[in-house]
Amino acid sequence: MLLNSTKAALIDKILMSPEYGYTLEQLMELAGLSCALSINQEYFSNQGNQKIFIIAGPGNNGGDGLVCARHLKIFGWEPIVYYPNAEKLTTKQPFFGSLVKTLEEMYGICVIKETLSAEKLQTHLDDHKFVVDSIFGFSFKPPMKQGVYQEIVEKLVENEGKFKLLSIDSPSGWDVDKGPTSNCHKLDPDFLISLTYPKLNSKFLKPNSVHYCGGRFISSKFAEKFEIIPLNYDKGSLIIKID
Ligand SMILES: NC(=O)C1=CN([C@@H]2O[C@H](COP(=O)(O)OP(=O)(O)OC[C@H]3O[C@@H](n4cnc5c(N)ncnc54)[C@H](O)[C@@H]3O)[C@@H](O)[C@H]2O)[C@@H](O)CC1
Ligand SMILES: [K+]
Repeated sequence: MLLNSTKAALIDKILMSPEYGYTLEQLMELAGLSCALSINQEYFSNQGNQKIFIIAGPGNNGGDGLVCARHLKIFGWEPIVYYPNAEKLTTKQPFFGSLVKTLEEMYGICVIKETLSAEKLQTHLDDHKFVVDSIFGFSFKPPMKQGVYQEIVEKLVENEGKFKLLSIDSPSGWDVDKGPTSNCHKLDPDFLISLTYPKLNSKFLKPNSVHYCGGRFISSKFAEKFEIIPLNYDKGSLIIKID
C-alpha cells in the first residue's frame, strides 16, 4: 500500500491538529534529519569530495532541504543551498528565515538567495557530484508553472547522469499519484527519501535507484487507524532502506 497525495496531505494535517499536537517545526526537523541520515548512510565517503548542492523550493519540501543542509554539514559534508525567492518566502514564513539564519550564522553555509542565470546554475551543477531536489513534495500538481523552478527542473533533466540526483519525498515535477506522466518533467532521481510513508509515484523510480523512508512521525496505532502497513524499522533508527 502506498500513499496518494490526498492521504499524505491529510495525515500531515492531522499530525499537526490539537489531537496529536505536533508542530510543523518538529516534523520538519525530523524530516530534514532523516534526509541527511539517509544521504549520509548511502553516500558518505571519507576519501571523496562531499560537496553537495541543495535546491530548496517554495514550500515545506524546501524547508526539509534547509534542515537537511544543516545536518549534512554537521556530518562532514560541504553543502551549498540554492533558495530562489528566499526573501519573499522567508517574509511569508519567518520560520524558514530562522532556518536560513542558522545555516549562515551558526554553520557558515552559503545560501544563494537570488535567482541564478542558467550559466551560473550550470557552473554549480558542474561543480557537484551530489544534488538534492527539495523543490516540490506531495502538494505539487502538474503541469509545472513557468518560472524559476521549471527552469531548474529542466536543467536537472538536461544534466542527467552527471551527478547523483537525490529527491526528497517526491521527484519534483512528477504527479504524486501517477508518476512521470506525459505532462510531467522527466526528472529521474538516483535516490528518494519518502517522508512518513512512500507515495504512489515511488513505484516509478528507475530500477537501480535507492529508496529510503524516514521521519517516523507515526505510531503503530496511528498507522493502523489510517490503514498503513508499518515499515520494519530497526530499533533506534529514524530511517529504513526499502528494497
Ligand atoms: N507529514 C509529512 O509527511 C511531512 C512533510 N513535510 C514536507 O512537506 C512537503 C509538503 O509541503 P507543502 O504542502 O508545503 O508543499 P510542497 O513543498 O510540496 O509544494 C508547495 C509549493 O509548490 C507550488 N506548486 C504546486 N504545484 C505547482 C506547479 N504545478 N507549478 C509550480 N509550483 C507549484 C505551490 O505553489 C507551493 O509553493 C512534503 O512533501 C514533505 O517534503 C515535512 O516538512 C514535515 C512532515
Ligand atoms: K522533491
